[in-house]
Amino acid sequence: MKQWMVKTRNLKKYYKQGNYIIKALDGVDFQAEDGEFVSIIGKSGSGKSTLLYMIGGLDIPTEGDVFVGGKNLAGISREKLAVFRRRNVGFIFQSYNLVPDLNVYENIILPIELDGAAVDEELVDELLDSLQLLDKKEAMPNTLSGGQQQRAAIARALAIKPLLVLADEPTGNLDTGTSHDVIGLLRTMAKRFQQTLVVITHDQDIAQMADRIVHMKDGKIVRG
Ligand SMILES: Nc1ncnc2c1ncn2[C@@H]1O[C@H](COP(=O)(O)OP(=O)(O)OP(=O)(O)O)[C@@H](O)[C@H]1O
Repeated sequence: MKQWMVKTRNLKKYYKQGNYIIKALDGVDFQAEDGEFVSIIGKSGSGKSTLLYMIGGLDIPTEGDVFVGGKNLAGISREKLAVFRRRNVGFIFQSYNLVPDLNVYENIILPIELDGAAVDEELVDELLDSLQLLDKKEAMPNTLSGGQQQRAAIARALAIKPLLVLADEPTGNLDTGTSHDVIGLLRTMAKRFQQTLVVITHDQDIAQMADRIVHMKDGKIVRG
């Protein structure tokens, strides 16, 4: 039997809003294999970000299970979840979230240092080189283009050697050409390091770059 890198079982996330309940996720069975690139598409409010947050251990489900690398995240404490996340999950968001007072290199090693782990300088240089940022190693974020900032955010996410790379609208602020380059790089890196890559996008062309497309609607997976 195949070992699923990520698997959710009957995953539910409900929010109480006044007198009624918002079913952000309403019984989701999602899975992604080791090294697989899956894109998630669906209308605004369909539950895409909520699913990504649950898979990445950023939030706790109302009901159901989330297995990542065989570990059930639903059963562990918030503290343990934070450690699991820091060590195993690389997040990339639409807003690059680089620390403005730190240069590219310092931004990249920040999560590693926060974890008290040793920096793999060779890997950092390899990432910078692959992401065409070697000459920007000492640059401050505000001197970089949007594409360069997003590539720096990708390097930061990958420098922790995550099992899982999760990206929420990573190209939302980029032009079409840059978007394709960024996703292409993300895909190449994920294949090289055997990482499972899950990308939320509104862009059909970006979605098509994945091995598989998952469609969400009203808190459910309707296709894929
Ligand atoms: N913290 C929260 N409190 C209350 N409702 C929430 C919360 N987070 C999400 N929701 C609701 O859950 C539903 C799913 O939201 P989610 O952000 O997952 O959708 P999405 O598909 O990612 O949307 P978008 O494409 O606009 O980012 C929406 O109706 C949203 O308003």
